[in-house]
Amino acid sequence: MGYRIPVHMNGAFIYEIVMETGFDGLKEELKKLNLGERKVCIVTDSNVAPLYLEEVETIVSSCCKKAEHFIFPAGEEYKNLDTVRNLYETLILKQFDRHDYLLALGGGVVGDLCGFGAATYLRGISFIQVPTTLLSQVDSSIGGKTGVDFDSYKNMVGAFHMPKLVYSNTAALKTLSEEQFSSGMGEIIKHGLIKDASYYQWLMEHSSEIRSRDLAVLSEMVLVSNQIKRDVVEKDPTEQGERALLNLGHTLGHAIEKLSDFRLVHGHCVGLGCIAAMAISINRGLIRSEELPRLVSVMKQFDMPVTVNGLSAEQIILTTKSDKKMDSGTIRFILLEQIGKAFTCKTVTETEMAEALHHILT
Ligand SMILES: NC(=O)c1ccc[n+]([C@@H]2O[C@H](COP(=O)([O-])OP(=O)(O)OC[C@H]3O[C@@H](n4cnc5c(N)ncnc54)[C@H](O)[C@@H]3O)[C@@H](O)[C@H]2O)c1
Ligand SMILES: O=C(O)C(=O)C[C@@H](O)[C@H](O)[C@H](O)COP(=O)(O)O
Ligand SMILES: [Zn+2]
Repeated sequence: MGYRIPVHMNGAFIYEIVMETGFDGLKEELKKLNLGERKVCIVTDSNVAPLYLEEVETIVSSCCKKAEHFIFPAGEEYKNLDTVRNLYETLILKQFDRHDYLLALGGGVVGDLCGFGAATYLRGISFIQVPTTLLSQVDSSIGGKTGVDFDSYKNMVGAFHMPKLVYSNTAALKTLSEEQFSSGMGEIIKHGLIKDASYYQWLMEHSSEIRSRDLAVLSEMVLVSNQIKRDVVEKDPTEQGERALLNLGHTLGHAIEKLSDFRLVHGHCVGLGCIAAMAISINRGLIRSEELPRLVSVMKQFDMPVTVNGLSAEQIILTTKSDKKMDSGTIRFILLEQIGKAFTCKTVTETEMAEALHHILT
């Protein structure tokens, strides 16, 4: 059930995405990086540490000069510069130099923060992604977008910094909460909507195996999502065009995430944003109106929220305007021209957004 996917950029091999059911294979992969003279600091959070740190640290210690760890409190509210500062302090205290490595063990919060620490400490050191949530295995560990939130604005400070290896252990998904598992489905549904209608259909047809976390079906799903994301980031590593399509659902989704004070998880906000983006696409006559109830039904199959209460359309639109999806005063939106085909649009009006938001606001 394992697989490996190489990632190339500008024609050169950059790193491999390796997927296994267990951490055993990590040792072989680390050996290939020749870490014998290097220190490695495992960056993880307070929920993942008790579950997997000991096992991973034992493996890492056997492949490098010295393994250290940095644990921060779990949660999006800790994906910020204060935590990065604490990480820098640890690295300085442990005398990490330019040749040493960081290893992100955890979900997208850990991966984004650790990657940003690696991108900036000593002007850039190497890092490895060991994603442990569904969302991070299918999306955030791939492509080198790293960063942290600033004043609760999502990913306001960041850098593109590619990992040296992505190692996903799908067996780690067994310990994930239902809420976090269904959050990952938000990005997965997004992958189908922007790039692959047959994958979108496949998700609906395999919802019961996916929900019961059947390892063979999960592996297949992680593989397809990895290939979709890999293909996009290979073509456009620094988001000059095509990569922006991965932002479907994020324009309004990020605003909803911020306004909920991060009580709503990222993937669920992306799902809500996808409903709104689809509603705009339908209103513009781009796709058939039956697609909206179909999307709502897929999201419900995966226990995702399809409405949100306590927020107003005005608040969400205002927050979107202070987010970074602005381009010379215009909001950058991703719309669908058909299922499996997305495009960037800079002409979506506030009236269109407000109308679309009525589908999800209660
Ligand atoms: N860089 C990118 O390309 C990219 C892409 C998508 C999302 N993101 C970012 O990723 C973040 C969301 O990531 P996430 O959904 O992984 O959230 P997360 O990192 O907060 O993890 C979710 C929760 O699950 C816990 N957890 C992690 N692995 C576990 C496991 N195996 N078993 C039990 N509990 C586990 C964590 O401690 C946390 O409490 C957001 O900040 C989002 O902006 C980045
Ligand atoms: O990899 C990308 O590119 C993405 O946009 C993936 C998104 O799922 C992810 O949430 C990303 O962090 C959003 O980036 P942002 O630049 O819109 O903050
Ligand atoms: Zn996302």
